[in-house]
Amino acid sequence: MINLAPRDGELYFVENFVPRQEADSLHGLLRRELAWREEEIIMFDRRVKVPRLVCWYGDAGAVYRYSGVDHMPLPWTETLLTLKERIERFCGRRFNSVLGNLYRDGRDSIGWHADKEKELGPNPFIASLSFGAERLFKLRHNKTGETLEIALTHGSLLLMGGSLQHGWRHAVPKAREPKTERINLTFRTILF
Ligand SMILES: O=C(O)CCC(=O)C(=O)O
Ligand SMILES: [Fe+2]
Repeated sequence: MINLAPRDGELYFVENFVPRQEADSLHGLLRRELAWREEEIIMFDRRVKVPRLVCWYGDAGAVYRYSGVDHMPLPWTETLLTLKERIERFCGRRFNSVLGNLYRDGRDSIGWHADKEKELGPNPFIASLSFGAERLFKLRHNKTGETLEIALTHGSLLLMGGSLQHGWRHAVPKAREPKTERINLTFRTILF
């Protein structure tokens, strides 16, 4: 596979990791089966809703702390476990948790950030699986300012590793044009 990051880290993209028809049914299944919820974070002393729905699943000890709150994982569903094992076989890495994001339409988004909380370890390896509407994934290098753009298509798998989270930030911005729903699953390893 070709590393798409020109410096500081590893970035691989696998289009059609899940074939079209299967991706269609998985999208529906994940939509119905996962415990999607609204989430509020505290920003500048105010409660604000994050602009997407989220859910957190994983091994019992995989507690994820962010925005000052401990997030307890829900137990794996069969669908999530099967997907986890399929990605593990593909990339030769293990995961113990998954963060789900549901972008209801083109106005939902995730702002610029790096996934480098300390419970992810020094160089986190993250596998990101997408279903539904195609959305743009942007990366920006912290020092050079260079940018990369990847269209995250239905059934695609994006792998981030090495020092990528230290060298770069990423975002899924609001779309200019109307978009239907999209589900993204980021499989992670929480150290505990
Ligand atoms: O939706 C995506 O493709 C990215 C999600 C993301 O960056 C995250 O959950 O940390
Ligand atoms: Fe992220």
